Amino acid sequence: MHIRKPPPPCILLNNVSCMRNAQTILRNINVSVHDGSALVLSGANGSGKTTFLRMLAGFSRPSAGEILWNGHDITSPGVYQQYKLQLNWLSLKDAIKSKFTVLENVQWYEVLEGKDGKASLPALEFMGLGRLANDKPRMLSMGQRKRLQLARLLAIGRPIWLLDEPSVALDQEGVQLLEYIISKHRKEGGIVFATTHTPIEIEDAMYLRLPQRFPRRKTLVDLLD
Ligand SMILES: Nc1ncnc2c1ncn2[C@@H]1O[C@H](COP(=O)(O)OP(=O)(O)OP(=O)(O)O)[C@@H](O)[C@H]1O
Repeated sequence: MHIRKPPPPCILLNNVSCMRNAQTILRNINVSVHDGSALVLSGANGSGKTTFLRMLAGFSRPSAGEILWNGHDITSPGVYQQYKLQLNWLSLKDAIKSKFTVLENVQWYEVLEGKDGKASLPALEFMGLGRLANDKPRMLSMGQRKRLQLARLLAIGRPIWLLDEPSVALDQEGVQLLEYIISKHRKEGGIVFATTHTPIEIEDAMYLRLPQRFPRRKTLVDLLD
């Protein structure tokens, strides 16, 4: 009888540690993520959530262990050239260009992707920014800027989303839209890594809470208790 092997995880972190500035920020992380999965990272300020995403993006190298994408080490140059084309990174720095209109700020990325730019307006409309498409981004509120970043995710359409605090500044409807697009992306086989301090509803997600790095000192909050 032929027994089918389960597929290897798309992304595997094998005993990964990461140092920054001569300090170990992440220690012995083991995670395996298959197509269609989500991993939600939580933890105190400074616990290493952004560092985790930076490592997945290839901006920081593991100081020990390995990160495998479909079985290949992402730090090997030939692999990284392919791997980075799978990634869509949403960070707190929104990379919105003030000289471009709202629409151009999405289209620019879509065209860089080799696409015709036609997905940008529908993506903005979906995120509730259609009527602001021809305005300059200085007209946008913080939450609207975050919606613009999410419209980029939709228009570019890469499979692995690295989302650093995607719900920050979003109103309730914005969070629902975020949850919806994450769910849709996963149904299409995409992978989502998201850091958060606030609950986001992601069905069947894996959760990883990073430990506090230093013994916690008393803060004003403790003194008020
Ligand atoms: N550019 C840097 N160089 C060296 N160390 C850094 C750098 N940026 C951050 N760190 C350190 O790395 C540690 C983890 O930071 P990181 O930004 O990953 O935490 P985080 O969990 O995302 O925090 P937050 O919840 O505040 O966003 C912190 O102790 C921080 O001081």
